[in-house]
Amino acid sequence: MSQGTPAARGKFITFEGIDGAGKSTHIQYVGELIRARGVELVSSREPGGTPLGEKLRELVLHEAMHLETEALLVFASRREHIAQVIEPALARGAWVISDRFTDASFAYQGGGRGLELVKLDTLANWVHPELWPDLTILFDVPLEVARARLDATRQLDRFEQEKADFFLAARNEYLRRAAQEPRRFRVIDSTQPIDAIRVQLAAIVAALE
Ligand SMILES: Nc1ncnc2c1ncn2[C@@H]1O[C@H](COP(=O)(O)OP(=O)(O)OP(=O)(O)O)[C@@H](O)[C@H]1O
Ligand SMILES: Cc1cn([C@H]2C[C@H](O)[C@@H](COP(=O)(O)O)O2)c(=O)[nH]c1=O
Repeated sequence: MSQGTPAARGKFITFEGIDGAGKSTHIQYVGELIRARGVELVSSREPGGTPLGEKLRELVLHEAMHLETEALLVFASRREHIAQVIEPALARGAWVISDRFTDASFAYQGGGRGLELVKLDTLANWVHPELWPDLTILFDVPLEVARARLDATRQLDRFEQEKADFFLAARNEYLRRAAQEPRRFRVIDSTQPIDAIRVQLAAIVAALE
C-alpha cells in the first residue's frame, strides 16, 4: 500500500450466547483463523474491554442494582469500548472480535430482566447509531446443557445465579434477533462436540470477504 492510502476498514465480529454456551472456548480459535489471514486482530469483551469498562463489569456482575441502572452501565461500558478500542482498531484496518456486544443487552436486560426493548433500541441508537457487527456468531444451547457446563467450572456471578426462566427468555431473545437479522447472525448448535463446531467456524471465517 502506498503511503497515505487509508487502510480498508476492519471487520467487527461478536460472540453471543447464554452463560455456559461455549463462546469463550472458541474465541481463541477464531482469533487464530483471523490472524492466519494476515490481518491485525483485537480480541476484547463486554462488559469491559477498557480499564473503565472492566471496573463497570465488576459492578454489573457483582452489585445488586435497578434493572435500568444495569442497562445504563452496560451501555456506558460499551460507549467507552467503542471509543477507546473498537473504532480506532476498525479504522486502522484491524479486525475486532468481542465476547458479547449489544445483542447481549437485548437478551439479558430485555429478555431476561424484562426491560422494554424500545429503551434498549434508544440506547443502542444513541451509543452506536452507525456501528453494528459485520458478523455475530450465536452459540445456542438448551438451558440444561449450559447449566451443567457452568456448574462444572466456576463460582457463579449475579447473572449466572439467575433462574431458568431468565435464561429461557434470554435465549429466546437471542434467537428472535438472529431470525430477524439472518445476514448478520450465524447460529451454531453448541451441543455439538468442540471439533465439529471448529469445522463450522472455519467455514464461516473462510467465507468472510
Ligand atoms: N461444545 C462443547 N462441548 C462440551 N463442553 C463444552 C463445549 N463448549 C464449551 N464447553 C465447556 O463448557 C464450559 C463453559 O464454556 P465457555 O466458558 O466457553 O462458555 P461461555 O459461553 O464463554 O460462558 P460465559 O458466558 O459464562 O463465560 C467450559 O468448561 C468448556 O470447556
Ligand atoms: C455485554 C452484556 C453482558 N451481560 C452479562 C452477560 C453475562 O452474564 C455477563 C458477562 O459475562 P461473560 O460470561 O464473561 O460473558 O454479563 C449483560 O447482562 N448485558 C450486556 O450487555
